[in-house]
Amino acid sequence: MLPHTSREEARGQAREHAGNDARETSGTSRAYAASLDARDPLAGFRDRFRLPPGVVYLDGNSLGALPDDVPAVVDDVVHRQWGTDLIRSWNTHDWWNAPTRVGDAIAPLIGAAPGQVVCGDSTSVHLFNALVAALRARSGRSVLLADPDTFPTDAYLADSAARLCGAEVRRVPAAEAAEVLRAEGTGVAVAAYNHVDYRTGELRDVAGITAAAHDTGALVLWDVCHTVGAVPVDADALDLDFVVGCTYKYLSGGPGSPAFLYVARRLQAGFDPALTGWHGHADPFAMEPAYRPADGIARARIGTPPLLGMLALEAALGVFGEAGITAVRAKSLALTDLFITCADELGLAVATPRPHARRGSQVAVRHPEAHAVMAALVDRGVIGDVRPPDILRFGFNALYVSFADVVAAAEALGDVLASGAHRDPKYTVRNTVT
Ligand SMILES: Cc1ncc(COP(=O)(O)O)c(C=O)c1O
Ligand SMILES: Nc1c(O)cccc1C(=O)C[C@H](N)C(=O)O
Repeated sequence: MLPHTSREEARGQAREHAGNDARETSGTSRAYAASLDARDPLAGFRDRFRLPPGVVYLDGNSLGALPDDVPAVVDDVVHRQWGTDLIRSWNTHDWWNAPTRVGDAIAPLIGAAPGQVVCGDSTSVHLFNALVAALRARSGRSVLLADPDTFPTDAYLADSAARLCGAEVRRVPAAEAAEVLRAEGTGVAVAAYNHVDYRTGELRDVAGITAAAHDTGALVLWDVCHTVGAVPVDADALDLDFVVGCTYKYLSGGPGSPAFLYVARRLQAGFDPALTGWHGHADPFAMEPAYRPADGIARARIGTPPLLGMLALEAALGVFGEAGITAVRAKSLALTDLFITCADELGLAVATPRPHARRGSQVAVRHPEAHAVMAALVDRGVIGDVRPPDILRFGFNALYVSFADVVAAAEALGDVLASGAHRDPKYTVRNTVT
């Protein structure tokens, strides 16, 4: 099919090709989407989020939509807990234990038993801390195996952690990591990979890479920013060592909401991170002159946590716990299947792998004028984003994206491309940061 055919033209071609009326069987009609929505067991969760009318929101993989439970909690935290109860809230509202309490609320979403997840700080900070802890835990080894396609902050921090610890970063694509780990023998200290490629949406083989690393005695660190809340992460079952993730994407914790770190229980006693802040001390209010680590996951705490964000996140998590990750994953795959079918009909180059086992919860489409196309789409109320050099990203949060949204987004994309609306000069000048 030609690259920029309109959606109706593309459908016509598909019908001719199939030799029948494919409108229903092609499964991309509005009626078909409505029938899927009518049968969707998660459909009721959409009302638990506040989305502006007329918007199809496909950027929840960057900033999740606002859960309905959050504003009242934030109001209470600001006016009562902070405004009235003041410093007493560290005790009366148990602010002090929020990092481990919220960590335990995140734990089931990554397949972790309680006592192994701490919340607070950013993904970047936890990544750095855990990478240094991993390199120190394998100090006889000198290689930090890293993902060449990783999100930039992971790459920058891997370089810095390696420099600090006298290690060398070796960048090996995820598809080759298991083989390289086996070939390297005992050289690798830690393998640090993203669960999903943030550009293409490719899902990595966590079990295979982790097993290969463990066979040689290396540790693993998985960045699950693009999967937590959308794809199951089996931290305990797969024997993962460290897991970091953010909470402002699929978990809808809010802009800048704190990240989390999982440290497997068996590694906690030896956890020796770069940043040994006073909240991770065994007895913080003894104000001792020297650092003495707390027991358990509390030693992964650093400094004063961002409580407004953390308590907003805590309120947001309820809805994810109720829905259950298995149902979320099933719907997410159905949504991305449908969008891929639509993109195929439009003749677009889909960069996201098609097998379910290799796909996260986003669909990436390549287009040479990606930025302008997305700007025109956003003006039509369909919000996704772009990543260089040519990727249009569409993220699907199963709790608030409907099948009707998928078809509406594809129709808008088809209209933009067929009309050439993206060539309007107002779209060709790049003036946004995200
Ligand atoms: C895979 C990945 N890691 C890390 C980050 C960001 O980390 P931070 O929240 O510290 O900016 C992102 C997104 O911003 C990401 O997609
Ligand atoms: N973390 C972000 C930010 O601080 C500003 C704007 C966007 C983001 C994102 O989350 C980007 C996202 N991680 C990505 O995959 O590109």
